[in-house]
Amino acid sequence: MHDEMKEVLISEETLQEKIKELGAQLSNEYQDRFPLVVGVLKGALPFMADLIKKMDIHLEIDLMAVSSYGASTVSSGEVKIIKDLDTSLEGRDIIIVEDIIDSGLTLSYLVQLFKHRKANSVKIVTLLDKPTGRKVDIKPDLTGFTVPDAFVVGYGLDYVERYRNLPYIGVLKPEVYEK
Ligand SMILES: O=P(O)(O)OC[C@H]1O[C@H](OP(=O)(O)OP(=O)(O)O)[C@H](O)[C@@H]1O
Ligand code: HPA
Repeated sequence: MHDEMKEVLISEETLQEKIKELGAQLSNEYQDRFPLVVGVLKGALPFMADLIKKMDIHLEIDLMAVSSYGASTVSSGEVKIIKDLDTSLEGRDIIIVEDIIDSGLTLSYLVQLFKHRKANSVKIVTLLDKPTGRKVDIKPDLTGFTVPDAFVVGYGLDYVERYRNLPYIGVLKPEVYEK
């Protein structure tokens, strides 16, 4: 797996340091508010698992699965709900946890949906932001790292379902896409 990587963009150690900072920031901000932390599957799974362990407050978690990429590296533009939340959002303070904002289509869809479901507040926390990919105007409230205009994999992010289990973020060698 590691020999298929052109470069490591963000090491495991750097990721973990940043997640500790983000967790501390969120703990401060949401003290006594019992937020609902919503992970967007599948990509956000490793980030969410590590982030909530760095949040030293009472919180609730729920998971939603959506997909807009299918087997491609280009967004289809259509967001499909594969698994919905189990929790009512009415009056809740929501923290959406994402692995990456690229075109912004997934998150703009979710923010609208959660407001429609009468959430009290909706905050976006993303591990990675790729501003060059943006198709809709949406900005995260908290970002781990800004990444360049390249297709990145690892730590939740996949290429055709592979590489999600890498502990770092990297860029694949071009020949991997030609297989
Ligand atoms: O800003 P966007 O262009 O919408 O891209 C971001 C979304 O794309 C990826 O999910 P994907 O649809 O590939 O599903 P996955 O998390 O199961 O891999 C990623 O996990 C984000 O949810
Ligand atoms: O760069 C990316 N890598 C993996 N999945 C993604 N989904 C949106 N952008 C990306």
